[in-house]
Amino acid sequence: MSALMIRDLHKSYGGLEILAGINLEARTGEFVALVGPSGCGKSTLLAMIAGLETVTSGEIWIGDRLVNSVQPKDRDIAMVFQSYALYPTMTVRQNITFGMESRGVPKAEQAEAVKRVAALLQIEQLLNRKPGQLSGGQRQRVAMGRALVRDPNCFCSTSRCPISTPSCASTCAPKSRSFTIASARRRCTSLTIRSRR
Ligand SMILES: Nc1ncnc2c1ncn2[C@@H]1O[C@H](COP(=O)(O)OP(=O)(O)OP(=O)(O)O)[C@@H](O)[C@H]1O
Repeated sequence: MSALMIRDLHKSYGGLEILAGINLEARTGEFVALVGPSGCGKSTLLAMIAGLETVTSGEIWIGDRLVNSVQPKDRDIAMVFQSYALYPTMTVRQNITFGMESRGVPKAEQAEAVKRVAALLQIEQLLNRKPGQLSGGQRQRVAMGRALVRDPNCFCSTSRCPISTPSCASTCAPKSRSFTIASARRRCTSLTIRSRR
């Protein structure tokens, strides 16, 4: 079974069709990069997968569940926005643990999760800094860390992937919008959405 399956997905804003019949399948552990010109609908597609944008027609399946009408909070999807949306007064560590803290996750478990994502994203040395003391790419990695500690079903990022490996780099354009399905990456596929303008 695919972790994510999209069937004949359409999206229109008013009379303007943005996405016309997207089909996509991704298995657990698979990394998919969406590549296309500015304004062609990459972020819109991710927002529909996350449930932040309505579907005009077509189907989105996560595992064996049709999620078209499922609330975003019930989809188990983590999303990283282009603006990163970090809390400026909190340290990197506090930004990453904020969600776990709110859910009452034990401190030892929080520390273990921070250690895991900080190592993955190579931000161990930045944990006590605040977002204003980071470069753009470092902020992006912190935003990804905050999403990854949730260990979500599906991870969507509307920004360039900063953790790409040499094998990913062969298929992902350097400035592609990308998303990974689960946190373990095994193979890469790229899907190009052509501009309809
Ligand atoms: N709420 C909205 N109402 C009307 N049009 C919208 C809305 N949101 C996005 N659009 C339009 O939909 C199209 C797709 O936008 P989207 O943000 O998905 O593009 P993108 O491929 O992610 O672009 P970029 O690479 O520049 O971030 C654009 O032409 C945009 O202007």
